[in-house]
Amino acid sequence: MRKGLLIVLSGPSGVGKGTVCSVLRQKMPELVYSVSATTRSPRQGETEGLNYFFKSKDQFQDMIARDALLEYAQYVDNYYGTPRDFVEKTISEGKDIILEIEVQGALKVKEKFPEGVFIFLLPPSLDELKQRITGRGTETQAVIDHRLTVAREEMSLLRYYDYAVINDEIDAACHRIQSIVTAEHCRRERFLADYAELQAVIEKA
Ligand SMILES: Nc1ncnc2c1ncn2[C@@H]1O[C@H](COP(=O)(O)OP(=O)(O)OP(=O)(O)O)[C@@H](O)[C@H]1O
Ligand SMILES: Nc1nc2c(ncn2[C@@H]2O[C@H](COP(=O)(O)O)[C@@H](O)[C@H]2O)c(=O)[nH]1
Repeated sequence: MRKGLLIVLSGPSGVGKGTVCSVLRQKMPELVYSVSATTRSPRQGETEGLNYFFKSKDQFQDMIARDALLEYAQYVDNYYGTPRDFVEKTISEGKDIILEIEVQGALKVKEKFPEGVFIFLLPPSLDELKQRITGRGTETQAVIDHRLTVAREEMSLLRYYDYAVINDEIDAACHRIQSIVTAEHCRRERFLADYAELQAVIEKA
């Protein structure tokens, strides 16, 4: 069976990854969403198993020791990681999966899955990024400042990604990501065309 696409969506805190992903999930119900593990405390309205698997530090370290994480990273004051089995099972069933993760983790995924599709979500400006993360109202000013400092480092690693998508408007950003996914499927068809008749023509050329 053909493997599904492993899509990684990164970008600085507050750029709108979570917002874009939740709209994408409505527009592309066939796209599977990877739920991460984290040591961060739940925000108001967040649900165990839906937004994150919330873990203690000991539980998270146990996941690392069991090699249960495809990647993990320490981001600001907490650990975040992608459960391995779910990702591997999903792509082996031919389904596309999206990981919404920060840059250090994304680069680790790239080492293991260079065939993945790496998308960086950018803000229209740094001022807008500050307004979004502040306006969300979920972090203290100290954490916001730390996240904005990390954001500058993260944006300097944009060159390792396959695509940059500016999140100016949510629907427009989603449309760009949908176009990338469609294009990546078409790109893979070059290698996967499995109609004997077509293959014979392609090989002769
Ligand atoms: N295109 C947009 N235009 C205006 N506001 C937006 C847009 N996209 C997201 N937002 C708003 O920006 C804030 C941050 O968005 P969101 O929580 O999705 O960011 P994030 O990248 O997932 O952040 P984090 O990495 O910290 O989890 C939210 O209040 C959201 O409503
Ligand atoms: N390396 C990983 N980064 C992850 C994962 N899950 C989420 N994240 C990223 O962490 C920051 C902070 O998230 P927040 O929910 O506390 O705002 C953000 O950039 C997320 O994308 C993961 O499994 N691995």
